[in-house]
Amino acid sequence: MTKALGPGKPGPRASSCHARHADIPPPRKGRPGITDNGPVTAAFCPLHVSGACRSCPHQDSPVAEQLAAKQARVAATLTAVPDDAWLTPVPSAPMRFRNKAKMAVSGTSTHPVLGILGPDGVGTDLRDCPLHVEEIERALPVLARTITRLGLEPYDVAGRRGELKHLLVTASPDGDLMVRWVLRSHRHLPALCADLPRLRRELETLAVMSANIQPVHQAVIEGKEEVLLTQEPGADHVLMRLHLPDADGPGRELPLLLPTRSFFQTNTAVAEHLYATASAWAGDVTPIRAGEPVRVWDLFCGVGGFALALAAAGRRVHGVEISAPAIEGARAAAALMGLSEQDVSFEAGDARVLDPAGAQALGGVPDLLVVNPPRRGIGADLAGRIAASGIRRVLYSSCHPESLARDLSLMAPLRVRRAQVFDMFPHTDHTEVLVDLVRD
Ligand SMILES: C[S@@+](CC[C@H](N)C(=O)[O-])C[C@H]1O[C@@H](n2cnc3c(N)ncnc32)[C@H](O)[C@@H]1O
Repeated sequence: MTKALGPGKPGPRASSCHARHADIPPPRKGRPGITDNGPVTAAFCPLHVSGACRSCPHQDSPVAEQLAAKQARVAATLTAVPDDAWLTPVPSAPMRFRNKAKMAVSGTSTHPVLGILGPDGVGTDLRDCPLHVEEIERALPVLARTITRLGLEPYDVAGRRGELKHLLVTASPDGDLMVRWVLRSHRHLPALCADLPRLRRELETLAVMSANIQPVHQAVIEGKEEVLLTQEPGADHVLMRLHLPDADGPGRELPLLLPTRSFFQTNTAVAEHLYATASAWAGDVTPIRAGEPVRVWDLFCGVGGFALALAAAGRRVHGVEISAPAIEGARAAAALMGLSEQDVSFEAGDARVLDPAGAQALGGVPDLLVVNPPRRGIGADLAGRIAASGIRRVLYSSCHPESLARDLSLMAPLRVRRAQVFDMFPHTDHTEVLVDLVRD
């Protein structure tokens, strides 16, 4: 449920928000890539060194060593991948790669703490976390001052008092910001609305602001209700303008649209490599019926990263995703790219119940299936149907090698031809893996 609320007057960014989508301006120069901000050879974060934050357990090791260890761990987990199928891992910049900050808010409205909560309920302030892109680092102190100005009392978990639970801030590659206030109730919405013009003067690239209402006392960060505070046309999503690299050419643009409450890969530069690699690997897929376009399904498609990269390269793609806002974003991005419903279609629904062999309305078994599920994987039922469907190629992108290993064991007719680690989450044990499966 997304409602609009606010003073009803378009703010100063109204026309520019709208214009960005009609004609896309050239990309910002100097945006960070996967090898930018240099090799890091020792821990660089004072909170890691002091032990106050344990989010980056491997920060003491040089990034090349971390990645080699990660590759070895993933290879040991994925026994279905032959040794010679592994390609060189794709590294990440060691710092300034995170496009999203998920800050638990604690302390008081006069002295808010933006960061993580310890088991004792005491917060550690991470507003200077060097993993965040610079736009986020610049925005967090401004948002902390807004908390004080408006008297937004942080939620006290133990006492079950207070209003402000989390601040969720996303920065686009062009520096546009999406700010979401996770609140216990509607109480402070009028004050946030009234303050919006001032906040926009202080945060000039603020494109989207919303309140997420999370009334229940639960560990779940977000609630079901989202109230949009920026109301002008186009101010309900940010343009995530990706640039897909190409080994032989200048690369190409992939303009994705991110509404509130939608998943987006947190490491923009590594996501660009992931989508570009999937698109390149799909290059040798041939259609079952000669002369027809290659037909692709992208399951768990989010806002359409894989689907739109493949559709832009001439494949006919159908994306399925459970989040209706994400599907709206994917459809709008397709229109922005000039792709028709025939080129790429999207459906809000449960991908786990689909049967690639039974979808006659979509032209029967697709030539290529892309799956990128949440951590728990695609599950035994969908894996079994894929195995039985006769589908000849599958690209499986996973953020959890353990569930990928289990799913691969259930799709035995499909053999791993190649696999690659993408260091989406440096300094941690987490990783993204893309595997290319073929039916012998
Ligand atoms: C790891 S994200 C991948 C999104 C997208 N492929 C991308 O690259 O941004 C997994 C996605 O699966 C969606 N999802 C979760 N359960 C689902 C289900 N049962 N059916 C369809 N989509 C689901 C989530 O909303 C999320 O967008």
